[in-house]
Amino acid sequence: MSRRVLGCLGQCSSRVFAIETDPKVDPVYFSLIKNPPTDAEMPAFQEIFGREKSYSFQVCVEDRIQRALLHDDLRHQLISGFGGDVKVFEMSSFRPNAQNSLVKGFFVNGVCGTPETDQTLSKLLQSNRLAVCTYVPGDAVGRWCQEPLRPAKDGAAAAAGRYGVVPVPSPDHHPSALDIINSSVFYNFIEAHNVMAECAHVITEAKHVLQRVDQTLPMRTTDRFPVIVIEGLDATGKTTLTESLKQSLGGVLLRSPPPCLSPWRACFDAKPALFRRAFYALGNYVTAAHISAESARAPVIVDRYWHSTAAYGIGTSVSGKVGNLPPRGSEVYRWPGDLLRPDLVLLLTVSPEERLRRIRGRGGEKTREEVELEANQLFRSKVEEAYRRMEDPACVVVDASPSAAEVLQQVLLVIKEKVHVQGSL
Ligand SMILES: Nc1ncnc2c1ncn2[C@@H]1O[C@H](COP(=O)(O)OP(=O)(O)OP(=O)(O)O)[C@@H](O)[C@H]1O
Ligand SMILES: Nc1ccn([C@H]2C[C@H](O)[C@@H](COP(=O)(O)O)O2)c(=O)n1
Repeated sequence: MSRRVLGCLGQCSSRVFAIETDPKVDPVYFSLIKNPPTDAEMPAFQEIFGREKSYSFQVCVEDRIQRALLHDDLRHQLISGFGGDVKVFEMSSFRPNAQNSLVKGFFVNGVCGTPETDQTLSKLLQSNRLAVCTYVPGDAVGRWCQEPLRPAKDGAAAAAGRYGVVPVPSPDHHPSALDIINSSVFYNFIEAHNVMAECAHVITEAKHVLQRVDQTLPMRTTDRFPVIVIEGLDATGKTTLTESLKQSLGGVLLRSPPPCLSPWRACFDAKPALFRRAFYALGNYVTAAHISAESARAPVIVDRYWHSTAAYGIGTSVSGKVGNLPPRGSEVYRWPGDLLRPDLVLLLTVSPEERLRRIRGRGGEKTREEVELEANQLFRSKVEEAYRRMEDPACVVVDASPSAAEVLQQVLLVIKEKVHVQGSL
């Protein structure tokens, strides 16, 4: 029997549940499920669905720009509307192992049914752009069911069906990894440009970004001096090293995103991932045009480039543990075919303790993601592991814990060994 899948309850939870629906009612999400739940699996149901009332909410509009904005808005409405005692989890439905089948949403647990929560629910139910379901005990002991809700008279909710909920084995690929390509990471210019163009009617800053991008491109390709990219988590010593390398190699120092996009960076840092990632992706293409021009006359050192955009994008979108990342060799770690490829990419690594010591020593402003990185060792591990899995070019890992002078010497040796452009350095 085919069933719609509701999965991935909670940021770190690997529990996957299937909703037993009639394929004719909902032809979108299917999974083949053979085994009924065992007695041992029942407590998980009780723990998840059995605390007061539970609801799931998903934005169901076709347009991806509206969907991303509404999803963000929904999160705020749920957190403020249901109050502090209620838990709001990230949730998603998906087709196991099917790329781009993921529909993100929220699972809200522990709703007590006060006038305030009833009012929030009633308001959300009025929106024809949301799919709202509740979870109720089934006929047999320990059984749970999903009821899709629709608005009824006086703001009340009415069930529009009832489907059994059963636990199913976790799919081979973590569902959050199904939503990376063209949502969290862009693999060509056109895809990122399209997102920026599509959102320009709601985010006016996008028009300015597009103007800058279109002014800078296309890039020139010439015989060129080597291009060396320095990557790593924040405070691993990239700025310190790139400035020294510039001196030592008599090179030009560039960064991505480039300074010409700086006026709009804070705006996009505060936007949902779709827009944030498109911004950084386009920044790489503008930097590529600058690399192309500058490398005609001197070696170019680049402080962050595409590997940063991809590693942060993947590390943010994949929930839970490092093991949930797509495996080594996955297409998500591939270099975009239309982006200027550097000759060498170095990944600076330091221990978490040393990194924190450096951050504290430095002070200054941090992006939302950097604050999250600092707070969340798990997230940091995922970003670093994603860097390590990048391919063609892969990152050459450098231990950046020694003194700045020692790191520079070590890196100069790696460059001598790896960059085979005779007489250019
Ligand atoms: N090898 C080193 N040993 C000790 N301290 C270092 C070393 N390299 C850099 N630092 C210090 O660590 C702090 C962070 O370094 P830096 O700004 O170069 O890192 P970064 O990777 O560019 O950070 P971000 O990505 O956040 O801009 C600075 O205060 C810097 O002086
Ligand atoms: N090419 C780039 C550069 C940066 N980012 C994102 C990833 C982090 O959120 C943040 C870190 O940048 P920093 O503060 O060190 O300048 O910017 C990216 O996605 N792509």
